[in-house]
Amino acid sequence: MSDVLAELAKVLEARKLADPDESYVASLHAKGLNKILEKVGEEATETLLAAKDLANQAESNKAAAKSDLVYETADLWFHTLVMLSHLGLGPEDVLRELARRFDLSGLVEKAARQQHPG
Ligand SMILES: N=c1c2ncn([C@@H]3O[C@H](COP(=O)(O)OP(=O)(O)OP(=O)(O)O)[C@@H](O)[C@H]3O)c2ncn1[C@@H]1O[C@H](COP(=O)(O)O)[C@@H](O)[C@H]1O
Repeated sequence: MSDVLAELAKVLEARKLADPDESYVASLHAKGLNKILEKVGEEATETLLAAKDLANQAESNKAAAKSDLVYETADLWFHTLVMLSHLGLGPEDVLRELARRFDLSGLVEKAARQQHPG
């Protein structure tokens, strides 16, 4: 797993026991799953707006919009990691699933899913 994701996962685990007044992550856990999901939804919306904005910029003007999209995607990844952590999962679980899909064409995988739904 990427060092950054592994390190962040450790910090997120530790923050489950932290004081909500001193830790943003602990404050999200204290507010509960619905608040965490609300943040994931907000960050997903901000990410897609940033992607559309980047696509609409002239070539000479894309640098700032690229930075914005990276920033929003980091917020989205971060909040999805908090969601996974809240539910007893971590980035290693998602990376394992992505690794399992190596060499599996997305179209072949989709056809297999349609033959065996669920
Ligand atoms: N990577 C992040 C990270 N990315 C984004 N954020 C926070 O996520 C929030 C999202 O931004 P918003 O503008 O939507 O937040 P807001 O308006 O304050 O939030 P709401 O009032 O809407 O809930 C901001 O407060 C950001 O600071 C993060 N907070 C923490 N981390 C990591 O988590 C670690 C633990 O953080 P603490 O728990 O705060 O110590 C940190 O050391 C970082 O490594």
